[in-house]
Amino acid sequence: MRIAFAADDENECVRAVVDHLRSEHEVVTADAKTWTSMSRAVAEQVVHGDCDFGVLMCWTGTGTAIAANKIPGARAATVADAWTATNARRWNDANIVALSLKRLAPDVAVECVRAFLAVAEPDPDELGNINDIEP
Ligand SMILES: O=C(CO)[C@H](O)[C@H](O)COP(=O)(O)O
Repeated sequence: MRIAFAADDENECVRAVVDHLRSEHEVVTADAKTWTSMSRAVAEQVVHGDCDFGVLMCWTGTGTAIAANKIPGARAATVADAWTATNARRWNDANIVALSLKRLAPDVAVECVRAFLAVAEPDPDELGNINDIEP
């Protein structure tokens, strides 16, 4: 798949995620200077259909998700474990996964990304009425 990626810092966790993504996907890295602008760039690539999914990393994983979710059509979920990542896709139709680059062990961050991207389609019976809520 084609994955939009951005991180606002560099460390072992970020490198592990990038290495994993590059081993299995085409990675489009957002060229942006701040965590807000990179979040917008990744969200727009996903919403416009240039990329299948987005992966965002910031210190906490929350600011970048909040910023991405300001772009209509972006559904960014902050996750810290594979179960939540899987179900963010399955139950919430998330199209961007956001991770803390400070608090996740590199192998856990990779597990989260792998789990998120492994769910091809959300479960229609589990989506509830999430898409009924308009901004
Ligand atoms: O976690 C974050 C946002 O939720 C940022 O990564 C953290 O706040 C650092 O940002 P900056 O480098 O702009 O100070």
